[in-house]
Amino acid sequence: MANTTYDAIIIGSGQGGGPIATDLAQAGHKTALIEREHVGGTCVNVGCTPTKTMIASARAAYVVKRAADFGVYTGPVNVDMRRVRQRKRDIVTSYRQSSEQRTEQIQNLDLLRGEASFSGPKTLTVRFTNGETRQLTANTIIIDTGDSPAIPPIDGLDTVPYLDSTSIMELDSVPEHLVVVGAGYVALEFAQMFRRFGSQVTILQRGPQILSKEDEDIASEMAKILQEDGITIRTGTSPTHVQKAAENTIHITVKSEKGEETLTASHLLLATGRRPNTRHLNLEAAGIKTDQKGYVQVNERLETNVTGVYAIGDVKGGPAFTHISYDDYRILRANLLHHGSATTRGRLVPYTIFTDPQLGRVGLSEKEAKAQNITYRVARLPMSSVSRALEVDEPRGVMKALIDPESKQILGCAILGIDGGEIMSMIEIAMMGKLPYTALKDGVFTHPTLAESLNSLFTSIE
Ligand SMILES: Cc1cc2nc3c(=O)[nH]c(=O)nc-3n(C[C@H](O)[C@H](O)[C@H](O)COP(=O)(O)OP(=O)(O)OC[C@H]3O[C@@H](n4cnc5c(N)ncnc54)[C@H](O)[C@@H]3O)c2cc1C
Ligand SMILES: NC(=O)c1ccc[n+]([C@@H]2O[C@H](COP(=O)([O-])OP(=O)(O)OC[C@H]3O[C@@H](n4cnc5c(N)ncnc54)[C@H](O)[C@@H]3O)[C@@H](O)[C@H]2O)c1
Repeated sequence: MANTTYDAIIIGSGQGGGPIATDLAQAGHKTALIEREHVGGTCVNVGCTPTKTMIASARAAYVVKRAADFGVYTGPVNVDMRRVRQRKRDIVTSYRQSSEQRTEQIQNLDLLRGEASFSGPKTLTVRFTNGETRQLTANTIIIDTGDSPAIPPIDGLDTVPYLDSTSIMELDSVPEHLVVVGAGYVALEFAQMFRRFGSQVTILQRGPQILSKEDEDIASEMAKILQEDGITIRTGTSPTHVQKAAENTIHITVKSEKGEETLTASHLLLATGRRPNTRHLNLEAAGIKTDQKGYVQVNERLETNVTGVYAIGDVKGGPAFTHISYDDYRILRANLLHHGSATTRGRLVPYTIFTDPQLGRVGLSEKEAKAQNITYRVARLPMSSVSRALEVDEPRGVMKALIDPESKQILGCAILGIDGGEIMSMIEIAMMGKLPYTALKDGVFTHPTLAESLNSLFTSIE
């Protein structure tokens, strides 16, 4: 088998892998980037880009249906899933191609289309898409292989045509009744999207609340919004058995404290989390340690237990967000190319759930503050008190922020409201600058923007 020696090899062209491969190559290192499927990884191909593109179509349907609320009258609203899907495919293809073209033009960088697995601590075997194999060696190896949908152990699952977050975006018609298992990010974004396209939607959540990691008041406000949109939410409910019934019909037996019953669905979406793409990597051959779930273990410098081997993004256990994988890239760039000592320590992990309204979150939740015995005060403002939200008739949701009473700094926030991700980011900037909340309480912001609501949010503490 041919053997090629590189200075650095990156496995996976995700949100961190592509940029670090580019920077290493541009700094003169002979670099290989190995990708078994599409350049750009999950975010571009089956994650953020396609979902947010389809959410935009769903929002268009919602706004048109609500036109009469604004005194505007239209005819019947029809959703053409083939057109929705084509718009999604076009945007994904254009992002993917520009990423591919950029990568192919970089000097010192070989983009190898195949699947990598370790054959020793610093040696990889690549199986190319045409079946050929090649051995590669490098002193620096970076694992950025991401994760994939996890399939829960439900009896009968192998006999029904279930969907995951990738295959649901390829549907060419609107499901009649979509049953969604799980109530996290993927579940809520798709549940609302398909409700707006016209499906009947039922969410099954085994725990007592949707968004189990969030504060109970925020999760129940989100549940209220989704229920207003016509989505059925069944908490404390788990599917135990599924069975194909007539054509396009799936029987789902569920268990709750009320006992067992059978639901009839046309489509079943499994949105129960993800599992790391480490199964094909043969990490044992390199002695690289993983945790019990198979995620690669790293320290705060993103180093594995094998010197010179790093892991970034979702495959190291996340947090599973594009901007975190990208920040992992910044850490490796600083340490590998600029003699830095960057770490993950103390970094803020913001995120936004792109339901409508969005939930933007950063820093401590009230649940976490209580668990860690941290003293805090709460600022709270219903979106129905925000002029801008009322004027555009989007007054659903609530803003909540936690304050340190000593330093007056902001500890965290949950903004469930129109453009919640953007308002959360404004608060995040204040946290980055260690501003006291009073700077936002008394800051002069344009009227009537959403930003000016920060005056009222932080006044509510006093
Ligand atoms: C439906 C959905 C919506 C999402 N929406 C958002 C969002 O709005 N905002 C957000 O921040 N995050 C979102 N995420 C999460 C985000 O997509 C991921 O956190 C991010 O893409 C992780 O990037 P990564 O660098 O870890 O690797 P990935 O982007 O997962 O890339 C890994 C790459 O490695 C390749 N690979 C795997 N194994 C091998 C191998 N053995 N050899 C060669 N190549 C291999 C894969 O083909 C893949 O291309 C979403 C995820 C999903 C599923
Ligand atoms: N907007 C965003 O940033 C965005 C959007 C989508 C996905 N993501 C990322 O992708 C990751 C995966 O999303 P997700 O929604 O699949 O995972 P998640 O961890 O957010 O939610 C998983 C859900 O499945 C339930 N569940 C788990 N196992 C189950 C089982 N065996 N039976 C029944 N229910 C079960 C959990 O209670 C939970 O409600 C997220 O952690 C997030 O980081 C981010």
